Parts: sequence; C-alpha cells; structure tokens
Amino acid sequence: MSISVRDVHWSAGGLMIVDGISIDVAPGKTLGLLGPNGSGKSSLLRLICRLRNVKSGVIALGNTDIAAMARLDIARRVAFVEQQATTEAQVTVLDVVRLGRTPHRGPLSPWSAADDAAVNAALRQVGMPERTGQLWHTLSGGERQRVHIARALAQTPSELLLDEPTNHLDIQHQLEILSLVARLPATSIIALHDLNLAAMFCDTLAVLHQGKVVAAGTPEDVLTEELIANVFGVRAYIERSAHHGRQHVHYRLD
Ligand SMILES: Nc1ncnc2c1ncn2[C@@H]1O[C@H](COP(=O)(O)OP(=O)(O)OP(=O)(O)O)[C@@H](O)[C@H]1O
Repeated sequence: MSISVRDVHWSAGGLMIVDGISIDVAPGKTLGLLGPNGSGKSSLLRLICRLRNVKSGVIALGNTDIAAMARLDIARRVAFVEQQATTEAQVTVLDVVRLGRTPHRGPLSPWSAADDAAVNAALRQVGMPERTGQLWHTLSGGERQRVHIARALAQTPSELLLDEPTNHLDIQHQLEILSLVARLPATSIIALHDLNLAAMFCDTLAVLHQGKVVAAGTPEDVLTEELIANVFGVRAYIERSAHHGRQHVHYRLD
C-alpha cells in the first residue's frame, strides 16, 4: 500500500475525534473521504501528513511508519491542500507555487531548471500559467484554491491529500481538478462533500461517521440508499449513470 492507516486514534478537548480508523490506498489510486461535518475527515488528513501525531495506531507511507520519518522526508513525498489555507497578502501567484519546491531544495542550493519545470507544469495543470505575476490578495476564491493546488502539484508528491479541493470552484473547474487528480500518478485522498463527484472520480471511498469508518470499498459498494439515510439523514435514490457508468445519487424531497 502507498498509504496505510491502522487502528488510528486521536483525541482533542477530551473527545475521541479519530476513533480507531483503518484505511488503505494502493499506489496511484484515489480514495474519496466522505462524511458529515465534524466526522473527522480533516483531522485524519492532518494525521496522515503528521501535522498532528496519532494517540495510538500506525500510519505508514509505503512500508515506513511516519512516526519514524524525518519531517523533511514526509514533506518531500506528501503534499496537503488544506481547507481555507491562508497565504500572506503581498505575494504573487508564482511565489506561492514556488513554495511547493521548498522540501526539495537545500538552504544553499540555487533554483534549478527542474524547479522551474515543476512550477510551470503545475501552473499549466490548474489553468493559471498566465497569472504568475498577479498578487495573491487580488485573486478570487476559486483562483486561490487552484493556486494552492498548483503549489501542491509543484511539490511533485507521491501522496497528495486534498481537503475539499472543489470549494469555491465553478463546475468546470471542479470537474477539471478532480479529473486531473484522478489521472495523476500520485496516490490521493480527497475529502469531499459531493457524493456524485466522489463516485465519478474516486477508485474507492471511505465514509466517516463520528470518527469511525462506517463503510469502505468501491463507490458501487459504498453508496447505498441505506448508508446515505443512516449517515447523512437524507433520503436518496441511486442509479448507475447511463452516461459515465458510475453511481449517481438523486436526493428525494418526499
Ligand atoms: N483541536 C481540536 N480541539 C477540539 N475539537 C476539535 C479539534 N480539532 C477538531 N475538533 C473537532 O473534531 C471534530 C472533527 O473535525 P474535523 O475538522 O476533522 O471534521 P470534518 O469531517 O473535516 O468536518 P467538515 O466536513 O465540517 O470539514 C469536530 O467536531 C471538531 O470540532
């Protein structure tokens, strides 16, 4: 496995927020992390890149327990696009995306052609190659989100963690970003609220509820009317899309 989470617990404020979670993501695959607000998705992503330390259990990248890895080695392979990530105001798009190269450069090493290539490729992938000189604070919400994704791509990660990356994006860019992530050679975990986009673009899904995994597997196995009722409290009708062949959720108001 590329990412392996084994019986991980994490608590804060006297509450067990990640409560015995186990998930695996095979190399190059995309896992969609679903669950209601407050179910523990962001907390789990922070544990996987060791922004937080597990209380118990093991998180491994490849065969290596991240608790035994140097922070720089984690940063060289794992990129994280956080929800509502902030960036200092007086920087340009190019400055932000260049930050993605930081883990790969020594304190004295000059900026290289490889760094340039990674930054330019990342800007192209999110459709922002013409915006390099624009100041961060003048960008729209969706443009900021795409620049943060470009920063993560410039890091050339082998594991990519995205916390609600479609926030603020118009539908065209939601589809483009998710299809880009699904095609990348990196192993990805994407926290998502849109069940239909998750079914379209993810190889597997894991559904969290109150800090536990309550369903995991292919979108077809996971997205059932019963699960949606039990976890999200919503009535739904599910069919296989005649257009893309994946599960499609229709929400019911009756
Ligand atoms: N440091 C902390 N101290 C106290 N409670 C915390 C802390 N971090 C997270 N929580 C709580 O843990 C729960 C899970 O939060 P988390 O952000 O992981 O949920 P989420 O599934 O990502 O939610 P959303 O879909 O709303 O983004 C929430 O109830 C949150 O208030």
